[in-house]
Amino acid sequence: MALVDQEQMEDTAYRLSEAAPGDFIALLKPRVMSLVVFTAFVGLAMAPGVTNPLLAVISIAAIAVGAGASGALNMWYDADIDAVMGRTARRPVPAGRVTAGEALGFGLVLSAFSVATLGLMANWTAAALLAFTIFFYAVVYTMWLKRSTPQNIVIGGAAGALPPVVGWAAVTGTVSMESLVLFLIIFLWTPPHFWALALFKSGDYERAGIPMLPNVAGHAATKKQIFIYALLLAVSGLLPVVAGFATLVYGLVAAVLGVGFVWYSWKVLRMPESDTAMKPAKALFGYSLLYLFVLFTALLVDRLLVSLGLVF
Ligand code: HEM
Ligand SMILES: CC(C)=CCC/C(C)=C/CC/C(C)=C/COP(=O)(O)OP(=O)(O)O
Repeated sequence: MALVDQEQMEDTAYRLSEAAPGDFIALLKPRVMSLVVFTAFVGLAMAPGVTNPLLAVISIAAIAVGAGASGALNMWYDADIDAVMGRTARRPVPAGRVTAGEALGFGLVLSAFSVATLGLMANWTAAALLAFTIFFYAVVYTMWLKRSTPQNIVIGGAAGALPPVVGWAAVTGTVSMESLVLFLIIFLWTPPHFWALALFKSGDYERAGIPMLPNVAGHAATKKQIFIYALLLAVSGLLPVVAGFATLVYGLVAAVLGVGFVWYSWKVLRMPESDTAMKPAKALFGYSLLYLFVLFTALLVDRLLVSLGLVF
């Protein structure tokens, strides 16, 4: 909390605010978490065995609430740095519409509720994985790594990669090679996804004193790292075929998407330092979102085609 007016934070922390319901929804980071929840759903849908549809809905709802809860805990802890970044200054806590105490309480209650629901309704392996994911994002990434190392999002990205593992475990009660392949894809996807944004928002992070790679190692080094991760990601996108849980139909889509990712990253690598508009970095950030959504949709469609006997 070093960068905010400490007195003002203490003053607002424990009184009740006049927040609108929409402010509490905003604490859940709904747009980001929608893709997180979608990847969890794909993990659940790819798992072997017939799932009771009601149990599937409850499991996904519990994961969604847990993901949102971790967003609220992140916004509670990060209120000081969010206040000084243009992109985040209007969030409920730094804008003063929700108190820090309310955000913390909301995040903790929803975390406990989501983990307990998943444990009681599905199984305790999945619940433990959900608890670990929330802990990793809220404590390991937000409280520790984010402010201390430029590798923050590489290591912290493990949290964002876990939801399909949780979804799979909700059905099977186990962690499998297949769900770890899905983990690996998102793990390798996260650095280029985030560093593309960090390139064109590096001023924000500089002001907030956060050691993101572009501020610490410079733009040239970040662009190289993005390109390396893009190559690794393009290859890892093919692993579901190699591991035998997707067909060549998925493989074709993954190959095209992977070439696209490398192409967009190449454009970023070739972007001159003098390019202040940074259109290639903005394009790569947008493409990263499309990539993950379409890749995971392709896995679902591929599985559907196999179950209909249309593809072998
Ligand atoms: C440590 C890992 C990650 C970091 C540091 C990160 C960072 C960010 C940031 C800073 C934004 C801009 C957010 C905003 O201002 O609204 C963003 C957007 C987004 N991220 Fe990530 N992200 C990470 C992982 C993920 C994961 C795992 C997913 C989903 C699987 C994801 C999905 C999204 C989506 C959908 C958006 C766009 C939200 C919008 O429409 O505004 N991110 N990410
Ligand atoms: C099931 C479950 C618990 C899922 C959690 C998944 C997870 C860790 C997603 C991380 C996504 C995210 C918004 C990172 C933002 O980084 P940031 O917090 O540094 O971004 P900001 O500057 O926008 O706050």
